[in-house]
Amino acid sequence: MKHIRNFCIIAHIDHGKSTLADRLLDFTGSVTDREKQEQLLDSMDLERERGITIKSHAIQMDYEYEGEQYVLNLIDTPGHVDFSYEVSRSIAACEGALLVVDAAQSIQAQTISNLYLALENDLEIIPVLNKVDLPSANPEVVSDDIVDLLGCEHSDIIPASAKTGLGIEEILAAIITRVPPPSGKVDAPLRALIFDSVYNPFRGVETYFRVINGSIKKGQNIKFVATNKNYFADEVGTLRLKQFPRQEIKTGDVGYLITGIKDAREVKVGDTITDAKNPTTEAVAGFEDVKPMVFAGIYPVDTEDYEELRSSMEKLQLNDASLVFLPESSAALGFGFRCGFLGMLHLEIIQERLEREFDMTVITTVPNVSYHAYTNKNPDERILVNNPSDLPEPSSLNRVEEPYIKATIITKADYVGNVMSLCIEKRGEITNQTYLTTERVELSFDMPLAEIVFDFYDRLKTVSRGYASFDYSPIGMRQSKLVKVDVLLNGNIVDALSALLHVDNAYDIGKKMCEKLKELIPRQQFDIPIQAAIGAKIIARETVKALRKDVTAKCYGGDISRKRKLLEKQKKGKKRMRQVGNVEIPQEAFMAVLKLND
Ligand SMILES: Nc1nc2c(ncn2[C@@H]2O[C@H](COP(=O)(O)OP(=O)(O)OP(=O)(O)O)[C@@H](O)[C@H]2O)c(=O)[nH]1
Repeated sequence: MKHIRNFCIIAHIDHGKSTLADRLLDFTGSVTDREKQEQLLDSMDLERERGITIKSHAIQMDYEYEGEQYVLNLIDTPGHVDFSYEVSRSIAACEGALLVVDAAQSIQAQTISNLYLALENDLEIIPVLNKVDLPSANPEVVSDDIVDLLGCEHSDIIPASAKTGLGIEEILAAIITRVPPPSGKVDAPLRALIFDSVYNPFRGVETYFRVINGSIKKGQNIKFVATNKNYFADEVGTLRLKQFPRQEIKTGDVGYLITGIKDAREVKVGDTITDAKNPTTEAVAGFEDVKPMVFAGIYPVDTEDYEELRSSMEKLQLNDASLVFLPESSAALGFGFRCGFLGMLHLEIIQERLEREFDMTVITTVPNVSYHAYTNKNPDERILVNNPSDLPEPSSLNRVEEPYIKATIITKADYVGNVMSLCIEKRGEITNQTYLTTERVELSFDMPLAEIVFDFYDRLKTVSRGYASFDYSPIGMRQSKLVKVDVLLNGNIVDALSALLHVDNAYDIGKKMCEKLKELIPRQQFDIPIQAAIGAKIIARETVKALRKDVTAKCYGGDISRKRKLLEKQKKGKKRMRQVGNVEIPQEAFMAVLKLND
């Protein structure tokens, strides 16, 4: 144990976490040339393309320091707020953290929120000033910012460049000398924290764990505490670039476990592994069932593909336990699923994976957050509203609650006014304003989550000219005034376009939705009225004008078989259109409410 160090890297997006990890692996000889690839740790294609570490992994390095051999376990943390619970569990598996700060960008919102998580877990923090090679780097000023934030000495900060390799040796030395070795009871019953899991289609779910007390052996009968299920440890081992099976993983160390579990939902991040016969009395603190934050309907473009979509979703769920779904039906879209996601990025990822891995073309409806509704009849009985159609009739509605978040925004002093107006427009209440330096300000707001789901990120970027970073964490439910806004096309309600909105926004958004739909819906041979309504009350109207006759005339004529061929050809291009009544609606229309300001 004396020679083990468990650490993670925390940083704001793009400050160089993955590049630094690669450099550490290089320097310790943990990768051969053949295995060298950019951003080794990001193994999913999607991750690589987006440049975001979505799933956390762990990797072990050997390193000799002052004549002694050390084992360094680097636990990777996801870089996006949608996955913040996973970040917190990865951090809980470590004793130390490299806090990477970009020498040109300085401290950003995610730097701070991750730092708080690390401090809550009593991690030793090693500040690293990265990208000092950049001409735009401002090492003195950024070092002052770090000293102010951490209350450390200037000499504690390691100047580095993950690009040139500067400072890498110092970082490794700091990990060994400054991060404490793990402490744990070797003789106590097994107690290990699950900080991640990865689905492997051939071997089942691989569970990544950190042993806190005792040890885990190949062939051992083990139990997962939260799910209360027993398993047989088919294989345990350490994680290098490949897996190395071992007989035993001991106190303080990190490893993987294979039990033949085929469903990702059985392995819960944050759960405790213990011995089945001699269980620990204490589970690792901090276990939470992750709850989806954003809901949307997913429908097949072709109604016949419903069963195929179901089986694709089931397969996706096997390797992404945070995806939840229930069947639902819509008059406009037919049969589909109401799905729960961790956030908007997660939604996009699922949609993309359905298309790439399962070759499905899907329509996604306007996302909403999860509300709590109470009726006059049963004012104490909570009704979960994950779908606009679940909202009880206004006359029977007692009250509605919506999820709130604490938003942290760091921006330049010049943009404070703009950022504040935006947040207030988004129903935010300012709770704190701190000048980190004379130039940089940290603002905190309590805000409804629903306001973030729509165009918040983009607006924030615009009003701050890109000089604002943003992070959030949930703070519970608060009472709200919610209405259901319906959209009528040609006089018919299109249920898949309904949205749950705060009453103060309803008129404005209803109007913008009509305007946007007018742009998106192709002209047809007749006028198409587009209306927004709250109950029976029309709050906005636009019209898609009919095409002139002579233009359409050309589309017709010719014999039937030729026409059918033409239709087949067009089908591909038309795939994302939906016929509702006699109106054709393109896929973008169903998401239009998200892009009202484009
Ligand atoms: N000049 C310079 N560029 C660097 C350095 N470190 C990283 N970069 C570049 O900065 C960009 C972001 O680096 P990443 O390592 O992907 O950042 P990250 O923090 O892992 O980003 P996420 O995975 O998105 O959170 C990449 O284009 C890197 O090549 C450095 O020390 N100097």
